[in-house]
Amino acid sequence: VNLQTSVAGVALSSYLMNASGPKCTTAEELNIIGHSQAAAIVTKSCTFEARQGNPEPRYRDLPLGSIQSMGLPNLGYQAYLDMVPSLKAMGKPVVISISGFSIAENRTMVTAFQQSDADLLEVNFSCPNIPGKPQIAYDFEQTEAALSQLCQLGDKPIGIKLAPYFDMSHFESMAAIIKRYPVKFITCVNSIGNTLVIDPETESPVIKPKGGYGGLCGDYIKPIGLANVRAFRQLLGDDMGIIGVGGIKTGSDAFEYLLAGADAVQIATCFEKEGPSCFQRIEQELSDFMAKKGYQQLSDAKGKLKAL
Ligand SMILES: C=Cc1c(C(=O)O)[nH]c(=O)[nH]c1=O
Repeated sequence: VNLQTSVAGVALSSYLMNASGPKCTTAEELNIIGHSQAAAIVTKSCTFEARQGNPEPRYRDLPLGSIQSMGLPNLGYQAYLDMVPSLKAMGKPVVISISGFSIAENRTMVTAFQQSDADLLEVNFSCPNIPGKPQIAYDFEQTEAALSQLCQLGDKPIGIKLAPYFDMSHFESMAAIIKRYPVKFITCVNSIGNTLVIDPETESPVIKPKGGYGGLCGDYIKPIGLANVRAFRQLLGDDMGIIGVGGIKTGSDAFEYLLAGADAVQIATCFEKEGPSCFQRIEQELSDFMAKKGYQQLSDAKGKLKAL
């Protein structure tokens, strides 16, 4: 089955890539992604200065995924700017994730990457793990203010990484704002922020930052990711690039996101746990799954979730 696709006019050799977050902070980690079957190289969200991130333990594997409050550890945006040429040399699109602490910081970083050879800029509006910093995506006025400053800084497509929404009125409010700006793609969803996992033996949380509150990832959040992709596809129409993420670990998971309307998908927790072989495995499973149903290409099934 032909799994070629595109997001915001950038051609992708297949439907799957890594998600910003796991195993994409250092040049070595990004090289591994570049040499894997992943269709693009997506970087860890970068900040103006390098960061150590939150105190440990800040990550915990769970039976159906993980909880983490990494606190945006990264090398600082200049380091990723410097890496772009070597990442591009691996022959696949480079997606830079940007997560500044203010509109001014995001403006500076977006402007810098607009002058680089990066292909897509994914501005993260949804980091849930910085103590005292609310997620921009949950503040519609902040979102509007940010988009008014970040979308006209160059001709590289700008996308936003969204937090999960849980109310139809929020899907509608967010879609109305997005439609007012030249946002070329959205990535749905980030982890579910501020969840709490307790260990009844130690009678304490399983991670240290923020009293144990962290982002929930993996199987737990697939139904939320699917709902967000479907809602925004219906509200934003076919021209918006939509990247689905959340709980994908098999070909049929990826197919579910296709039915919901995703143009491409990102793999986070499964990549964290399984390593780079997950991309080839899931891609093969998706191809086999679609072939069995008689589909030849992604557009045969994209957005075609049937009514019951
Ligand atoms: C960019 C910071 C993020 C982090 C983090 O670095 O803690 N974790 C998430 O689940 N989502 C994020 O967006």
